[in-house]
Amino acid sequence: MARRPLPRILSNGGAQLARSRELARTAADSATDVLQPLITIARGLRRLASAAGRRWAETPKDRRGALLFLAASVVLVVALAPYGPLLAVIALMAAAAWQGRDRTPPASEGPDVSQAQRLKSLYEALVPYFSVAEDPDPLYTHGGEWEKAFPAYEFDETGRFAHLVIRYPAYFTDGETESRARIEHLLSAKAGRGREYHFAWHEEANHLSLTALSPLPTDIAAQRFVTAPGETVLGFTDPTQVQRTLPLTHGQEERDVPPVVWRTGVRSTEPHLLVLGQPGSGTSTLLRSVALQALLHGDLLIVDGGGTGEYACLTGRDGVLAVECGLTGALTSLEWATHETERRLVAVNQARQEGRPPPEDARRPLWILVDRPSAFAHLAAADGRRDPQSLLQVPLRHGRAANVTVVVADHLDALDLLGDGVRQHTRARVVLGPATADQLATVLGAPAHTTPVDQVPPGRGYARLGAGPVHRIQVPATPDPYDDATSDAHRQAVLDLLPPRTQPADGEQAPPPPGEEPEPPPAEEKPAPAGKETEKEKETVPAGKQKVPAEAAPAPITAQDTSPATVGAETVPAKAVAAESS
Ligand SMILES: Nc1ncnc2c1ncn2[C@@H]1O[C@H](COP(=O)(O)OP(=O)(O)OP(=O)(O)O)[C@@H](O)[C@H]1O
Repeated sequence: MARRPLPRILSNGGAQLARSRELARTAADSATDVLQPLITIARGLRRLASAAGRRWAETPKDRRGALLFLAASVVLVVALAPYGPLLAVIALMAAAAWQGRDRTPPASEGPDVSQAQRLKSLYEALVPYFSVAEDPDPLYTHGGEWEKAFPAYEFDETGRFAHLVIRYPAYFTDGETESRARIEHLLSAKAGRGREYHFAWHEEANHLSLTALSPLPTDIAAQRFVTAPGETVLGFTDPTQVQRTLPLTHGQEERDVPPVVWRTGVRSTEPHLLVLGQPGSGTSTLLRSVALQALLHGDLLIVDGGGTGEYACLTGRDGVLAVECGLTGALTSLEWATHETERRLVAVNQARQEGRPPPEDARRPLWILVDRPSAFAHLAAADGRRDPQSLLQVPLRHGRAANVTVVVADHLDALDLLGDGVRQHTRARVVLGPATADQLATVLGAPAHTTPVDQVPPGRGYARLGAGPVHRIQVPATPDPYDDATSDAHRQAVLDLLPPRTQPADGEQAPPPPGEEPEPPPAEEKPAPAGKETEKEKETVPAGKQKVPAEAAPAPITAQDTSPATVGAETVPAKAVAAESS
């Protein structure tokens, strides 16, 4: 049966409706213009009537008779006088028009005195930067006209700049980072410190836009973000550079916030992440946030050089292969990670050659989170042992194809202690806490277009994914739930996201820390004999490796032992390190 076309109003109804709305708006505007005198007179008559009413109400009752008599006499005289009624109507209309005139004061054009003073002083401050002696017609000159230099400006309610457009002469070297940085530094000082400003240089038009940025929200707690597998939310940013928003819950409230989303996996162009920051700037918090998101679809290995136990909440959780705080454990785990990456690569290549999809145990994402590797570098050098960073080489180089993602966090001043492998292969970068423009440019590979401020809340910084733009970022609050200083709401938010504890093979379970309910073992799971996997472990541990609880396999291991789970001269508790079985 032939389909009948939709009525035109439905097929291109949007355009028609918009046109009709536009027509109606134009007609209304024209009618308002034509009827303006009538509207004014009507408004005036209403005002006169209400004034008369007020007068009548204010007149004492004993004098109302006299007033009425006076009014009646006037009406009579007017009625009897030649042209009296006509003149009276004209006088009434004139009075009404006068009373009905629009009395709203016209919006003041131009800045007030203090705003003009601010603009003038900023102009004067820019003169040395934007003028040369040879310029015959300088845009900037002492005592010159700021109006020509600042074509647009906006002030906030406190009288500080909210937005400013600055013209500059064509010979200004706006392509040079140092020249730009000098101007940005001056402007952020003159426009008021303590706020962040965004600078947009329009080189073609020779003008610069300065915009004061509102602070990023610091109260977003850890939560399940609406993302696809392979996507990790690093933090939240300004809506200017990110089109996407994520629905977030904040207490009872829901709001949409633009996120910085990092994509990992085989198609990622930035498969590994480097986080740097001043001490206390929130790098461990970001790693915890990444860990909680990673555990949704993958397995996790944590190596903590800080050794402050900030990842204790993850120990023994489903999907967490190990949380290592000591040098020996770090070496053991990272050596295993190297072998696991190689095993996955071989499996993936073999599957490709045979025309099969890669096996499941090579596809499940494996995350290696390394916090403060520089601390281990010192220890290893002192001990004459291998730097654990060198064991990251294979996961960093081949991790993308093997679905292995490496995240490294360290202090900003330890950048030189990071190995070439880490620096070359971590194309996703985050800098947290106070940092100079030079430090930002060095780590991110591009200058930030906002001014860094001295006082920043923890978790605030900049992120850049590959060659993309530099984003201002605020990491969601993901504190250590075992830290006493953590607020109850934030602690609970993190506890809610933690996966259940894995049942150890001998059926024992560590007592849950305060604030957490003990988790009953699943009904179908029975304690397995030592050395055997539980059903759950079979599900969560990729084939080819096996979880070895400390109690089940104390495993005294020496440096001569060459199995992947064994490195180092001293005894290594095997803990939950998964060992490659091949
Ligand atoms: N995004 C955030 N929102 C709220 N508070 C945060 C955030 N990030 C960190 N904090 C708080 O700041 C403090 C320091 O955080 P964290 O331990 O993550 O810093 P760090 O950079 O790892 O420090 P260090 O390297 O010295 O261990 C903690 O009290 C933490 O709760």
